[in-house]
Amino acid sequence: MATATASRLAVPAPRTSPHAPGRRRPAAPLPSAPPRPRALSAAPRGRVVCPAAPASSPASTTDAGQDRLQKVPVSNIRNFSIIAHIDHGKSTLADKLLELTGTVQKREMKQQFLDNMDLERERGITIKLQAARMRYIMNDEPYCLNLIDTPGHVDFSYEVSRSLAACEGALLVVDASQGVEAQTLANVYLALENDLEIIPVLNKIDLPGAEPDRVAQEIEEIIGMDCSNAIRCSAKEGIGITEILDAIVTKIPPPQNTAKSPLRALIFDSYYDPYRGVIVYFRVVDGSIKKGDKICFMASGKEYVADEIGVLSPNQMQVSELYAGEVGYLSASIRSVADARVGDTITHSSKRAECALPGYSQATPMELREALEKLQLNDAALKFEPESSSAMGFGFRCGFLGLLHMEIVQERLEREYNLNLIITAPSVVYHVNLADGETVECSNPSLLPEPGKRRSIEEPYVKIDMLTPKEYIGPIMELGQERRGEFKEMNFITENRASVVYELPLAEMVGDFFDQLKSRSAKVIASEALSAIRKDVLSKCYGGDISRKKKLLKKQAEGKRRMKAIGRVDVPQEAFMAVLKLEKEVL
Ligand SMILES: Nc1nc2c(ncn2[C@@H]2O[C@H](COP(=O)(O)OP(=O)(O)OP(=O)(O)O)[C@@H](O)[C@H]2O)c(=O)[nH]1
Repeated sequence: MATATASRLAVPAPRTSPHAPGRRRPAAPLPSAPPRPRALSAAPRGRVVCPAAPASSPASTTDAGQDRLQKVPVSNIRNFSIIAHIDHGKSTLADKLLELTGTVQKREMKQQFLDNMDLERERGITIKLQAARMRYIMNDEPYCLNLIDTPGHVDFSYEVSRSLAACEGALLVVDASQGVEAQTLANVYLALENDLEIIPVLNKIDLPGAEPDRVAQEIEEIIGMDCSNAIRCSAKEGIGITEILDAIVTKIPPPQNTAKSPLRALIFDSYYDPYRGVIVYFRVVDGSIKKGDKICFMASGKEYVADEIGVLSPNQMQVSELYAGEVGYLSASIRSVADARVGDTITHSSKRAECALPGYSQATPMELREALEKLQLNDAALKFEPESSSAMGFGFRCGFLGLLHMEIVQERLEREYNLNLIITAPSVVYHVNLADGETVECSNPSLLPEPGKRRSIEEPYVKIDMLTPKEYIGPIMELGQERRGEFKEMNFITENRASVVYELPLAEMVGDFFDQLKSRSAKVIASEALSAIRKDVLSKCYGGDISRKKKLLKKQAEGKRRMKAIGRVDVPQEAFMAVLKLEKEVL
């Protein structure tokens, strides 16, 4: 990465938003700092919004026996997401909402229904967003609540933004024993960009260390949102769940009733089913769609017949028609994910909408090195192109949203497609401005044009805002300096918590930056050293002569030496990953 140091420019370098790592911005003067959350206080959220009730939409089910599929007027539909920092309890709350509305019976409830990928359950984090339709009765009125679950980790903010664009409101879940964290803020920004009604929820009040009053005050101070009526809940114990459902009905506005307009439906997710092709999750924004309709994806221009449409309850249930405001899925024997990309608009082939819905912001992932073609099938954020290297042979250069995204993709490929992969160190793409005025992209020092031919090199920069308790300010600033960072500003948000803003090269972040950040500010609660596993060659010796034991051990040592000399050494993937997470001392 020799180019990295030589590449700060006369022309201001492209900058990258902290919440969308890797997004390269045009070489323009430094954008002004993102609006401080306090600015929100001018537009208080959490008010009761009840626009005049639009006319009802017609029936839309082939399975009238299912209560929750019964039609409701569009004024009784609520589309919402749950946004939170990782581990603050989104999935647990989502499960409780499903349980309390009878959407999923308690006995069917696997722990955390919405986190239904094995990998998600093992790691305890949400990776792919899911949608679920619930029926809720309030004051004898039936309501249809569509929940779109969102992932919480920093690497998945792209998916969060896609799901938020399909909603009118969001529950902002904050752990009452922790308070506002970095990802809480990032997600709030995304929700505000999408103009959502935000309902603050203080979770985990059952914990002895919960301080809901302090956290409510913190949200008011940091985000500028009125928290006097913030709902206090325990998703685990089921406390405050009815209040949340009531607030969803009273505070989140219903969708516009535009069922008579030409069809426009926004794709917010998709996945590849080996039997049915690409399954598309969408929100009908205008018009209606029914089974058998000839549809067109406006960006790709591809046409298909919708041979199945339905709702997610949370399992797929077929319906005959979906109307403006509703959320559902369709399958149309689509073989390529590229034909129906997330962010695209679905319309009717015969009666096209005039213009597509504003697309979702496309995150440009950071560059990494190698992976395989199938990766992209149900992960639209993943980019790849074929590449060959003299050391590793043929492979693919891939773009990921971050290290966690990379690990998840790798594990999914290994488990779901039975592949064996090696992933090499991440890198970023540099812009090389040539003397003849041309600009070329360069991601490998060996491909750098000769010094005489190049005028300047630009490298992507990120602006990061780190929220930290005050005792860690020193170590965090030290890390910023070590990573070629430029200190920008520091603000005390509360007496004990500060926001430290740095600008630093993306190349310094793609490796182990988050690990380093965590290790400088996290306490080790418990640790244990495990000795290496070896075959116990002494197991058959019952007492007896020590020389016999020595002989056996010597034989074992010789065997190992011989294995090293002639054996095939498998370098596990973890070794490659460990190299990416180098300790400071090693560097
Ligand atoms: N004591 C207590 N624990 C809770 C509560 N809600 C969630 N938890 C626990 O907090 C942990 C994280 O909860 P999740 O629901 O997986 O968090 P999440 O926000 O969905 O996390 P990601 O899916 O990774 O974004 C789990 O161990 C839950 O059991 C609560 O109200 N009280």
